Amino acid sequence: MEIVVHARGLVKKFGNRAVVDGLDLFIERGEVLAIIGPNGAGKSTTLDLILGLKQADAGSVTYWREDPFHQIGVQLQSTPFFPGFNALENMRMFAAFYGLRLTNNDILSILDQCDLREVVRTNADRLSGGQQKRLSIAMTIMHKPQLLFLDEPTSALDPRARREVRNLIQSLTATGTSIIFTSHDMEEVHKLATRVVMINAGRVQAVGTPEDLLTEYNVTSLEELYIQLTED
Ligand SMILES: Nc1ncnc2c1ncn2[C@@H]1O[C@H](COP(=O)(O)OP(=O)(O)OP(=O)(O)O)[C@@H](O)[C@H]1O
Repeated sequence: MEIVVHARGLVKKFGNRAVVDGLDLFIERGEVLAIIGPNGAGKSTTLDLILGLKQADAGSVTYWREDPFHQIGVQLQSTPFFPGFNALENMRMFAAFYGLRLTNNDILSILDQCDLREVVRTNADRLSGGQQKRLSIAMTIMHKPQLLFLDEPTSALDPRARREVRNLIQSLTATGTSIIFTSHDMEEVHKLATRVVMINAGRVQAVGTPEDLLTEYNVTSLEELYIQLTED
């Protein structure tokens, strides 16, 4: 299997405190890797280090190719829409930023894939929470990335919207996209992830497929595992 990203010995300190503390992590092509762990464990900082948005104090990150960034899509927690513009216009502006030559039909088919066809003319800031998440994912897949980073893609969504985003993620993996996502919803992690990395206090505390983790820790759910591993 081809390794798409390999982070080795990452360290990030804020003042004297290492919030990422010698962390190793990799993702293979086609995997859906879930990063889980308590609030403040260092998950977002780890993603930032991997993406080069923050500079590591130690360690290295290698990608499957030398210039990976045209092949990467990133959805961070806040959604950067242009207020006052509809979904289609937002997509067009993002396409221009990426330097992509997409026709209206290309963009409409991506919006279709994200189940947003009905709301293409609706102002982005009037879309429901689930539609906004799907629009932000639509923006990250416009350039057909091989690797996607999704930071809590289903947080604060109702069950139906959550399921829609989950279906979208599953349809992307069916096309071979590798996905790294963070989530606090253990049931969802179990449904989506092919492999799970549990981070606690800036270190990897457990790693494996959901089934392997349940067996290894003798638990019946990832939630139980999470509670067990985060007990004082
Ligand atoms: N710029 C910064 N300066 C100082 N401390 C920071 C900075 N950014 C993050 N931290 C601290 O680093 C720790 C890890 O934060 P991080 O956002 O990576 O956690 P997380 O695991 O993503 O949490 P959550 O689940 O709440 O999103 C936290 O204690 C946070 O307060």
